[in-house]
Amino acid sequence: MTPVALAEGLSKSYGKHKALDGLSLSINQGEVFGYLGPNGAGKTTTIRLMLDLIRPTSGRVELFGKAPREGGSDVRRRIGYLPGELPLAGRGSGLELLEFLAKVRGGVEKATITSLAERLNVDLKRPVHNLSKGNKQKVGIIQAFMHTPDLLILDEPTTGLDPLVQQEFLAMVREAKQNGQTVLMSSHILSEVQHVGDRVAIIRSGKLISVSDVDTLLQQAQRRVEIRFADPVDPRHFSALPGVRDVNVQANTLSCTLDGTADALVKTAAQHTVVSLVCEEPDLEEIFLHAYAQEPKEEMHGVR
Ligand SMILES: Nc1ncnc2c1ncn2[C@@H]1O[C@H](COP(=O)(O)OP(=O)(O)OP(=O)(O)O)[C@@H](O)[C@H]1O
Repeated sequence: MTPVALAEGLSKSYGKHKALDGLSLSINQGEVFGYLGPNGAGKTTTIRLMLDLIRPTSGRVELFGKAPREGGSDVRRRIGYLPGELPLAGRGSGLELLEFLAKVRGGVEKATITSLAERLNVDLKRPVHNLSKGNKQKVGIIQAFMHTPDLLILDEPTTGLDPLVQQEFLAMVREAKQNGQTVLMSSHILSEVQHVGDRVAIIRSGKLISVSDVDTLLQQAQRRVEIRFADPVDPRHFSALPGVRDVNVQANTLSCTLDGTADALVKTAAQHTVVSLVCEEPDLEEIFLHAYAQEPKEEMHGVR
């Protein structure tokens, strides 16, 4: 199947500085693709190149199987774009702005706009230049989603949103996915991508470090396990198991670190009477902080 978005050997230099260096990736229809990296890694540069807002130094981009120039306004209408910095300066109200943009995109029901505004809790009667940063961001999210685009490109979408609104936004991303829409979402907040993303790419200093399946990453992750038995157990039976480390037995409770699947551990535990079992959910944050731990300190700024 033709990827919805494709980059091949994509590079962008500003003078001697390589903002993006030979990026190749493809995003498939219906997936939520998280694009992660610390500040200055090249996320916005990638997005602007994909949208043909800036030109590459080398390499190429395709959206829906076409070079941006070939696609023209047909392709632009199939995209919902939330820029990292949204310039909302006009005297008009949020609703006026959104109705104008709706016309440009071929028409959107007013009820769709107002229902998105209710979900995100933003007053569209107020002039946009008076809105707080968070409320401007909400208007930006509405304009990206309102025409049900085939591809949503969202640059740091949760910036400035309070936690409740962030949850609502993530629900909107999940619904878009269920609807068959494709989402490319940049972030330096790992946990939000973990909850909605299918795959995640990590970029650092303009270079792609990895592209991974979120589920696979989580399966490979380490997690702490605590099992309480009805009777004492021999720690040696557990420390020899594959993927099991740091076994500690206190009274009838065994705790350990588990790498990978829990199968061998669960089967061995099941030979005893298990009173309770707690297995901590790993998160991507831990995995990535582990990966970043190998890097010089300044590379870690902005990763949380
Ligand atoms: N117009 C420009 N002129 C010169 N350098 C630029 C320009 N735009 C971006 N850069 C540089 O390119 C690098 C990548 O920037 P980019 O904005 O793509 O990073 P980012 O990953 O989006 O970071 P952030 O999370 O801070 O938005 C940075 O070092 C930045 O300073």
